[in-house]
Amino acid sequence: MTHSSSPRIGIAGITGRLGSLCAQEAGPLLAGGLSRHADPARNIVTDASTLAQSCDVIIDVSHASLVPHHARAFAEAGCAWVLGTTGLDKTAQAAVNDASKTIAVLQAANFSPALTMLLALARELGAALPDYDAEIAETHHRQKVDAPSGTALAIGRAVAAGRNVPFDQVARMDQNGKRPDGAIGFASLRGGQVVGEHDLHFYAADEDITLSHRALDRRVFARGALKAAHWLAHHRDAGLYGMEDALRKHTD
Ligand SMILES: NC(=O)C1=CN([C@@H]2O[C@H](COP(=O)(O)OP(=O)(O)OC[C@H]3O[C@@H](n4cnc5c(N)ncnc54)[C@H](OP(=O)(O)O)[C@@H]3O)[C@@H](O)[C@H]2O)C=CC1
Ligand SMILES: O=C(O)C1=N[C@H](C(=O)O)C[C@H](O)C1
Repeated sequence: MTHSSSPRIGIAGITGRLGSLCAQEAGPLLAGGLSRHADPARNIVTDASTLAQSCDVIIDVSHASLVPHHARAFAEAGCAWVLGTTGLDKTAQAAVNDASKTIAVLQAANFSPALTMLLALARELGAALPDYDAEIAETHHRQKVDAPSGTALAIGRAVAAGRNVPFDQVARMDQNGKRPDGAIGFASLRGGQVVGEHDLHFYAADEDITLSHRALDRRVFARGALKAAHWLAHHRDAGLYGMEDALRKHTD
């Protein structure tokens, strides 16, 4: 458990599109960063344990392949972990869950406040419209490596939770073949510099409804990540938290 009003913040993936914005938002609280290329002048190191030892909390917006290693390094150092990286496989997610038994971990596929609210609405509509076909469409910039986006998957999980059904049994990533009753479908587009668009559709024979979110500026994620880091670094016990926790309680 950490107690600090001025936490020392590290950024894993500090050279990336989001990591560089997080570093700007952190300002004087930035303690250093993690990259495959060291830069001593900016306190950028290549070793996760070294960074963790000099930080109270690390914002991780790097690459899914690094997650199991980060989980061990941050847990050993007792450093809180804000994890925004998406595209995790089951092994990586298990490593996150394990680390959260030792340190405070806030995992969020999307740090936007409005998108976090959309997840609650998705759950509510999923429960209220159990017979409607749920389809999730997402569009991102051409550099994105994972599909569907982590946010699309989180929206799908929220709908499944509202319906009280196991997500893995109802999720349909493939566009081929008929959609079975109760399916939650996914579709992805990639192109240009689209920051992040998500639409959740519920279709019936005689009506449909859509929840839409557009991220217009990547800074919305960076600001959210900093909010999460402050919330987590202040006084959180070991455990696995979500963005909704940081937003609900950010005034306490
Ligand atoms: N939770 C949220 O709100 C958001 C989450 N994201 C997620 O954050 C992650 C990063 O996104 P983004 O900043 O756009 O990505 P970038 O590719 O721009 O940045 C990722 C950084 O990770 C480092 N890296 C380490 N290992 C690898 C590897 N094997 N392959 C590629 N990069 C590697 C690279 O730095 P170096 O070369 O210096 O090692 C790179 O700059 C993604 O998973 C994305 O989905 C993105 C936006 C919002
Ligand atoms: O890679 C991105 O850019 C984004 N990734 C996150 C995701 O996979 O959901 C969040 C946001 O949509 C931008």
